[in-house]
Amino acid sequence: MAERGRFITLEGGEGVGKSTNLARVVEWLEARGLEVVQTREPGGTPRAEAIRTLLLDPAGDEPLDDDAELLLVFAARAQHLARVVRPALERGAWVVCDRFTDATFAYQGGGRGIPAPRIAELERFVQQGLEPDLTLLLDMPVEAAQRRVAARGGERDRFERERADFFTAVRDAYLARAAAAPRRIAVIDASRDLAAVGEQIRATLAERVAAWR
Ligand SMILES: Nc1ncnc2c1ncn2[C@@H]1O[C@H](COP(=O)(O)OP(=O)(O)OP(=O)(O)O)[C@@H](O)[C@H]1O
Ligand SMILES: Cc1cn([C@H]2C[C@H](O)[C@@H](COP(=O)(O)O)O2)c(=O)[nH]c1=O
Repeated sequence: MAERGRFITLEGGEGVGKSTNLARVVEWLEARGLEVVQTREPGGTPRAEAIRTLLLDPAGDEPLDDDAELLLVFAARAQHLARVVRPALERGAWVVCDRFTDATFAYQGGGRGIPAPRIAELERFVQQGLEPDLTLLLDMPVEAAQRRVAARGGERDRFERERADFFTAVRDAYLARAAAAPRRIAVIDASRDLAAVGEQIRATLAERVAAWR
């Protein structure tokens, strides 16, 4: 039987550079001969992507209830885990995912104010003990990240339209999780230029991957 693959996630607020750096993480792993599955949450399968559309769509005059939002996030996650993440890990592939459950604790927990024990209950039910082997938390001040989002352009989704204090609460929740799980969550200073951020990510990967072998 193949050795189980590793599960790496990228986390952080809006515009911190997750998508930009995810591609580099994938390249780094593939250059070492690993099979890598690149995916994202919410999403990663057609049905989970349909839930993503529902979550991100700013249109409509019916506000989305916070508990409904939380359950949709976990419904998409259950589908993604069953169809993509678990099968990949079981065949020995490495999974690199743009956001996972730390985002739920940060956005629905920190941002919306849903109590962490309620989120943890769903986490246990849906994940059955599965958690990332390594999480790269890209961290930078909210105002600077917002400037990057503005410079990137395009229409803002339902989350990107939130106010600055929402994103401050999201950032604080992410940092609290990193402080509570320093062996799993590596904080990357995302405020620096791309080369410096890339270098810190590469060094972190090299150190962690060596420790797993
Ligand atoms: N270190 C950096 N320095 C300057 N600009 C950057 C840096 N990293 C990313 N960017 C730019 O900032 C913008 C946001 O980056 P990116 O889309 O990768 O962030 P993200 O975290 O995936 O955002 P979102 O959460 O909104 O999807 C992009 O235009 C990207 O080119
Ligand atoms: C996994 C997850 C995501 N979200 C939010 C966070 C973002 O605003 C969007 C996803 O879009 P992006 O392109 O990755 O920025 O969804 C959330 O609120 N809760 C979650 O668990």
